[in-house]
Amino acid sequence: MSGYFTEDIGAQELQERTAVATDIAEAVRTLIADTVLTEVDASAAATAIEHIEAAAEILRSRQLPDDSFGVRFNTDGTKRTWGNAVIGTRNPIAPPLDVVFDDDGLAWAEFEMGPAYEGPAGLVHGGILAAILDQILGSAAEHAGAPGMTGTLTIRYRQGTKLGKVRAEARLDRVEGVKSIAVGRISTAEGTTAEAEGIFILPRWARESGAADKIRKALSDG
Ligand SMILES: CCCCCCCCCCCC(=O)SCCNC(=O)CCNC(=O)[C@H](O)C(C)(C)COP(=O)(O)OP(=O)(O)OC[C@H]1O[C@@H](n2cnc3c(N)ncnc32)[C@H](O)[C@@H]1OP(=O)(O)O
Repeated sequence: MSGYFTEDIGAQELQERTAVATDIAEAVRTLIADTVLTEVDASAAATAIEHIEAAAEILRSRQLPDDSFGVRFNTDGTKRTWGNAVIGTRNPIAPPLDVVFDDDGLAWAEFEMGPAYEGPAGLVHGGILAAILDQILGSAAEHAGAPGMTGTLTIRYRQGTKLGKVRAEARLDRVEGVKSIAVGRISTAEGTTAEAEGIFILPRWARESGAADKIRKALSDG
């Protein structure tokens, strides 16, 4: 099971690491939006690039040995998926979604979709919406105790999703053997913009290694 780790990080250190990760990711997220919108000339851009490269060098001075963050289970029962492209605390590409799990099984998140996520003019890219739906449906299934990898994701885009405040929600609909079927939607102030159904399959390697129990027990903190 490569890419999965077990760690023993104390509460205070975890809090500090979370703050650092959140701050760096947010700064880079802002940088991405600024990059999309900037109209500076070549000389100003060259200066900006020098600063960006200097910042990158600082970040590279101490890094994980692998090419991915992976999934990191902590001894306190939490798990970190900070590299995740949708919920990753340390991933500036992620909006990120801070998923809330209600007692009735609804998983939901409200977040901002800025200029970095544009597809059609002023609207969120359909592939980005697919990623968000994939994640929130998968998270709902996982939180309900029926985790799996996406086998099939079906999306119906009903109307454009305007950049700005967006809500995503999902719930586990049913379990059929190793398949968990989750349903969900994206909405804005204008109502539902996309609906999805996903089939999440507990992969053979997880069925055979007992990893599924570990994943079921760990609470994700993004
Ligand atoms: C634990 C991690 C948690 C991780 C939890 C994380 C939640 C995060 C959400 C983010 C989700 C992602 O991005 S996941 C990343 C994107 N997805 C992937 O990379 C998946 C790539 N595909 C695969 O790894 C594999 O094809 C699987 C796991 C989907 C299936 O492989 P398998 O486990 O060997 O399946 P197999 O025994 O043949 O079939 C089992 C049952 O599933 C059905 N089935 C097989 N493939 C499909 C399919 N694509 N769509 C529908 N149904 C399918 C079969 O008919 C069978 O039904 P029956 O006879 O039993 O009726």
